[in-house]
Amino acid sequence: MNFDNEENVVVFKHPLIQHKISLLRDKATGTNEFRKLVEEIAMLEGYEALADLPVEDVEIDTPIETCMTPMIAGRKLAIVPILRAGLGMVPGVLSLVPSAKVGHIGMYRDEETHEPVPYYCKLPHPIEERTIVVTDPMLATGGSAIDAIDQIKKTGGKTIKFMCIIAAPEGLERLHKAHPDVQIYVGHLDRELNKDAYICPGLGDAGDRIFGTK
Ligand SMILES: O=P(O)(O)OC[C@H]1O[C@H](OP(=O)(O)OP(=O)(O)O)[C@H](O)[C@@H]1O
Ligand SMILES: O=c1cc[nH]c(=O)[nH]1
Ligand SMILES: [Mg+2]
Repeated sequence: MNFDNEENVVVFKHPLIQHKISLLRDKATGTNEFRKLVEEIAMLEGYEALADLPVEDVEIDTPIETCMTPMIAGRKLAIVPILRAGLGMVPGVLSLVPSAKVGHIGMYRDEETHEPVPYYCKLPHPIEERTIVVTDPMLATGGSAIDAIDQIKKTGGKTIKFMCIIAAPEGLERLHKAHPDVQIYVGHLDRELNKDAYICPGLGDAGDRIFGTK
């Protein structure tokens, strides 16, 4: 599938995002810098992903006069990281929309089957009217993202965006087919998955690199 002109799929080309992703890939990049880079990339991606947030004019008194001026309208934001690695992207999005609510979906990939195993779900209520930004740095087979979005839709979520840093073509295609209504934002589209379902060239295990485990 060619994702260049695919509706609801954005693969970023911005040099700042590409530069920071290259630094993330480097196995010599330590936990502290890795965390900062994930946060910065999430902020840069979030700026673009939130470009269609609805605004409405409100009345504001400036020191000079009263004017009508745009502010983010009604439908507010919820950020929903897929634990653990998705947590690393939350501060970057929160720096743009500090009043956003934050839900959590706990999920890990079984090492043998590569299937997602859900272990936690707490979402802001009511969720129906919110724009929901799901974060996870890695979209590999797509199983975790599809399952997380299934859970969000079951609780009533409608307007959903999925933001990742690196995607494999296999996972991107699978997620897009399973949830064609979800807007997907990808920092970089990598080559392929290996036999262990890791992204190549990728950056290794994002959760371990963010939290310094292993
Ligand atoms: O597209 P998939 O094949 O489902 O793989 C991607 C998932 O794998 C990683 O999580 P992991 O299972 O390592 O959990 P962790 O974040 O707790 O380390 C990653 O953060 C995604 O959630
Ligand atoms: O390459 C991969 C695949 C899944 N999860 C990761 O953290 N990295
Ligand atoms: Mg992990």
